[in-house]
This record gives sequence, C-alpha cells and structure tokens, in this order.
Amino acid sequence: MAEKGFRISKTPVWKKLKAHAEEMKRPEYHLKQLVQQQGRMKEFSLKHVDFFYDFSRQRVTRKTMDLLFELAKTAKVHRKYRDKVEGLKVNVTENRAALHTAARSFSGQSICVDGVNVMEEIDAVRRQMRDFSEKVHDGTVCGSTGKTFRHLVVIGIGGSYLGTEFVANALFAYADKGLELHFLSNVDSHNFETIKTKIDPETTLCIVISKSFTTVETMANAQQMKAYMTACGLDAMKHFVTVTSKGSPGDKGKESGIETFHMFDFIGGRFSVTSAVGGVPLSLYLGYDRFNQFLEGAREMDIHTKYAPSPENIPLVSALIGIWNNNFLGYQAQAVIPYASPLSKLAPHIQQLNMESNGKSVTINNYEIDQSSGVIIFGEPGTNAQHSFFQLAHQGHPFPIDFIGVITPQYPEGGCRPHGVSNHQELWANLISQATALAVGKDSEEKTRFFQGNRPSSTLLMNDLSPVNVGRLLAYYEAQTVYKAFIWDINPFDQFGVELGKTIANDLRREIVARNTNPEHSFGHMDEITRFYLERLFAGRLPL
Ligand SMILES: O=P(O)(O)OC[C@H]1O[C@](O)(CO)[C@@H](O)[C@@H]1O
Repeated sequence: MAEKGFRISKTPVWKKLKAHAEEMKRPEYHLKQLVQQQGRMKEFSLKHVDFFYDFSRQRVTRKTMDLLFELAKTAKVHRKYRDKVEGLKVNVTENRAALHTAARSFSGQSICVDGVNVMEEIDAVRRQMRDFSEKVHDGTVCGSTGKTFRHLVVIGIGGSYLGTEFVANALFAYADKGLELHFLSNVDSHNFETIKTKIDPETTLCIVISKSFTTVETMANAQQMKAYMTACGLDAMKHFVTVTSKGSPGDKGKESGIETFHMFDFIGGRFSVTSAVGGVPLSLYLGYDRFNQFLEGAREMDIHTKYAPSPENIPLVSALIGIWNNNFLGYQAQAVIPYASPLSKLAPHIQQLNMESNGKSVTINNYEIDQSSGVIIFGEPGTNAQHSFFQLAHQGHPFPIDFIGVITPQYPEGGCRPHGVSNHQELWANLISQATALAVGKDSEEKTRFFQGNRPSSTLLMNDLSPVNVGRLLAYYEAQTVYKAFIWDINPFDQFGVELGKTIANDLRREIVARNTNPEHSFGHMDEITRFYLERLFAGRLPL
C-alpha cells in the first residue's frame, strides 16, 4: 500500500509527463511522422509466446516510455501486484484479498488467507466441476424425466455472466458436447420469454450464478425459471445447480440436494471467469479439459504479469499507455475492436472489468483523486465497427483503439476468393488499413475530405483463438485493469458505486408492492417525476 496522503498526480514524474504531453503536441510528433521512423515497430512492440502487442501507433516516444516506467516505479506497482497475488487484503474497503489469479494456479504452492490455504478449496471445486461435467456428458446426471441435458441456462448478471458469455462465444468452435448455452441475465421479461422459445425444459439444466445470492435480478429470474419448470410437470430441483459463495443464502440449497459449487469472497465478480462462475458453465459447454486449457493460458499470462520487468511486461505497458492517453493526452474513451467475430463479447466484458473496477473517486487511503481514473470502454468487432461508429473515429472526436487480430481463424477457409482474397485476408486488409488511416490521416483541399490523423491505436495479435490464447487474453485485460488501478492508487476490487441505484429501486419496489396489494395506494407523497413514471406503469399507457 502507498503511504497515506499519496496522490500520484502530485508526484514530480506526473508533472514531467504533463509537460511532456505539451511537447508531444508539436507537429514533428504527429503520428504520420512517428510511424516513418526506422525501427519504430521493433522498439514499440512486445512479444510473449502467442501474443504480440504493437504500440508503434501510439503517440509515444522513447522519452514518453521512460517517464511512464518512472511513473510505474513511483507507484510501486510491482510490489502492489505481488501483495495481491500473495493473498494480502488489498481490497481494503471490504477487508478481502483479491485472488482471482489463484483460481488458475497449478504451482502446488499454498496461498494463505487468514491462515487457510485457499488452494485446497480451489482444487476441491475444480475436482467437483470435472466430475459433474463428466456425469452430465455421459448422462449419469440428467433431468427429472431421465433425459440427457441439451440446454444450459446461465442465470446471473454482471460479473456472474459477462465473462462467461465472452469466453463461450470466443470458443464456440470448440463446443462439441451437444449442449446449447443460453444466458438469462436481465430481469426484463423479454429475456426470459425469448429463452423459453429456445429451450426444451425436460433437457434443460439451469445454473444459478450469484456470489451474494441476493441479487434481485438473478433471484427473480431463478424463480421464474423454477416456476416454469414446475408448470411443465418437472421436478425443478433436478434441473438446477448453483454457484455461490460459502455461507450465502444460496449455499443452503445443497442441504436439499442441489449441486452447489463454491466461489470465494476473495474473487470479485468481474474477475471470476476462471473460478466456478465460468468453470461450471464452460466445463459443461466445452468439456473440462478445454476449460482447463483456458485456465492454463490465464495462468501463463499471470506469470508473465508478475515477473516480466516493466519494459517487457505487456499488461503493464498497455496500462501505462492507457493512462498516458487518458490523463495526459486527454482521451476519455477507449474502443476495443477485435477483427475476429468470436470475440464479439469481449468489449462488454472489458467494459465491466474496467469501468466497475476503476471508475472511482478516491484513493485507497480515501483521498479524493484529482485526475480521471478510467475511461468509457466500448467496442464491436471489425469490420462491422467500420460501418457503424468509425466515422467519428476518423473525423469526429478521437478515441484510442485496441485492435485485435488473429492470424489463423478457428475454421479452415475454403478456396473461394471473391476479390482475389479470402474473407480472412479481406478482414486483415481492413485491420491493417484502419490503424494506418487513423495514424496518418489525409490532406485535402476539401475540408469534408480532410483527415487530421494522429489518432492512436495499439494492435494485439494472437496466433489463434485456442482455449489457451483466450485464457491469455482474459488474464491480460484483468492484469491491465489492476495495474492501472495500482498506478492511480485506487482500489479496483470494490464497487460501491452500484449501490445507490439499487437502494432507490428497493424503495420503489415497496411502493409498487403497496399498489399491487391495494389499488387505492397513492403515489401522492412522492416527487412529481417519480410519480409520473409509476402512474404510467400502472395505467399501462402514456397520458392522452
Ligand atoms: O454475483 P452477484 O452477487 O449476483 O452479483 C452480480 C454482480 O452485481 C454487481 O455487484 C454489480 O451490480 C457486480 O459486481 C456483480 O458481479
């Protein structure tokens, strides 16, 4: 932990970076000049196993990087990271460790929290997931009418849903266990009704995932699904399993025979994909061995994150560049654009991971921060994104982009070459050209056809989208998020910002219940705006 009163924005290196950012506005530092420099690609890129990170089209020079490494040193990021992976209670507001990395540790070494070796509990859950998935696959565990499961419905929201959806989509090509996967996250009844049209209840296994087992949306959806199964004449209990933390209200289910997998309070929701949260649905969907390969990839990236020195540390370098773009060059948004459709759900996951972790206003020691922490993250796969919001990227308000490219696609391509190139080659032509166009821009006499350029991007290349590489990608973004927080000296592991809206919803729910039970119940005591909306809900239409 940094010393009390520490604020990164008050350090001499922060001031030096501010001054340097002014310098970088000069025309000779326009990206169209920088990308011409010999050896730039070699100097501003990093390779680690199947992973290549190219930041040659970021608005950085050697001096920028040296100052950023000085910033990392000042913030003591390596020590903070070691404290985290060794089980210290770095989540100070909740007095918890933050040990998602333990969920993919295979070193055999103990990791102790409060004198308990958490690896024993983690290993037990891994064995339970492996046994359970094998039994579902061979039909030993089946529905109440004896039919083999064919549908999985994951009932969970936020961190109990987004990461799993990202990985399941990324590895769809490996999903050969004859199970279809559906996600029931939103309390919006459209979500439930749509899933009903896609499943066969007799062959459906519902996985209720909630760390707290109090999340209103998840509890409401689990009850809807249970009522539906019962109405279909099924023994609903045979169609449900749960993933929850030890001692939560959902943990009691195991007393009535519901298979219950534990997640732990030292793993935060948005960091939980490699725990039972992702492990139960993914080992059913892909097979345990593939889930395990995915864990191996994440573990391998964790080791790189912990041991690689700053200039070679890919998550740290990308975190520093993110901070450079945000706090010094002034960009307030960041796009994640994978040129790979299997990664279509990466951006929503990274969005939660980053924005819920780092959207904070105080340091770990409760001092108000005076620089922004975190940016708006959004994204869509390319080339679709090009035909959607790239106009703004090229000529409107600029935002840095993470491009992601995959060298070998998951499916072999046929010989069809519509414009003399395969579809994958076409995709790559676009991936390469977008980053160039953004960096270099284009002069024109006509103002509407002028491209200012100097718009930064990084490109992440992976050899392929194997389970191992998807694990690496996940762990890379997790580590990048944590490193940013450690530089800003904020706690990325709590999320009190989501509470206020929930509390107000609780008050409104009480009002709605009152009107449901007594049609005369008046909303007259409420403020005018709230009253308007509640009256419309009950009137079933807008005013005439
Ligand atoms: O797993 P739970 O307890 O249902 O929580 C779901 C999600 O809700 C949040 O608290 C945000 O509302 C996330 O952090 C969490 O992942």
